[in-house]
Amino acid sequence: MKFPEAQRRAHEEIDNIVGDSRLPTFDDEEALPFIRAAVKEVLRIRPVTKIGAPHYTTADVVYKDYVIPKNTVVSLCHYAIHYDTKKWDNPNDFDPSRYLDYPLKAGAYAAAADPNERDHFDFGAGRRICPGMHLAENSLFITLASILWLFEIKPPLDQNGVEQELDVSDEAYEEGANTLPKPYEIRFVPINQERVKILQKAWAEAQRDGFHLGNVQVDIEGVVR
Ligand code: HEM
Repeated sequence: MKFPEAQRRAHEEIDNIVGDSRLPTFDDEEALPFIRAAVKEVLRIRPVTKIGAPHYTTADVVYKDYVIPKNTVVSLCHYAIHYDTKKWDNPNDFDPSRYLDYPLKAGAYAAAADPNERDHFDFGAGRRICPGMHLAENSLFITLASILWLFEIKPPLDQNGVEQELDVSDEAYEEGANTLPKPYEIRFVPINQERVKILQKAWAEAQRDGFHLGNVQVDIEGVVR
C-alpha cells in the first residue's frame, strides 16, 4: 500500500498469469517472479527478528581486528545487514525488483559459501539456521499471491471518506526483539466480483471439509473494477 508501484506490478503479473477464473497455486510460482521476489523483499525490509537468535562462542575467536572471547553472546543484527548500502541501493524502499536476479529459494542461498551471495539473513545463519525456512518461504509465496490476486490494498479512510497517511516508519512498531507492528487499519478492496465468487466457493469447500476459518466477511459491492 505504501509502495503502489510495487503493488501495481504485482497485480499486473497475477492478472497476466492467473487471470480471473482460479486462485494462484504453487505451480504458478515460476511464472510469478515478481511475487516470489516480493516475498524476499518483505523479509529483507522488515526482518521478523531484529537481532536473530542469541548464540555464544565456545572458544576465543579472532575476526579481522576483533577478538571475541570465549562465552561471548553474539547475534546477527538483521537490520544492519539488510540495510547495508554496500549491498542494497535505497534500502528504505520496498522494491521487489532488487530480487529478480535471485530466482532460487532461501535455502539455496543459505548454502552458499560466500555470505555476500545470500538473498537475506531473515532465517539466520550457520548450523542453527532456521530449518523452517522452506515451509515459511513457500507459505509466504502462496499467501501473498492469494491476497494480491483477490485484493487491492488501500490506505484507511477518515470519517469524511478521505484516504489517510499510514505510518510505517520505525515508530509504527512495538519495542522488543521481534518486528511487530502496532495495531493499524488498512483496506482490502476486492479486485472484482468474479474473484470474490471463487473465494466464496473455496471458502465453502474448506468449511465443508472441516477447516475452522474464523469469521471473515468480504463486501462484494465495493470492488475495484
Ligand atoms: C518467516 C518465518 C520465519 C522466520 C523469519 C524464522 C527465523 C528464524 C531465525 C532467525 C532463527 C534463528 C537462527 C539462528 O540461530 O541463526 C530460527 C530458528 C528456528 N526456526 Fe525459524 N523462522 C521462521 C519460520 C519457521 C517455521 C515455519 C518453522 C517450523 C516449521 C521454524 C522452525 C525453527 C526452529 C526449529 C529453529 C531453531 C533451530 C536451531 O536452533 O537449530 N521457523 N528461525
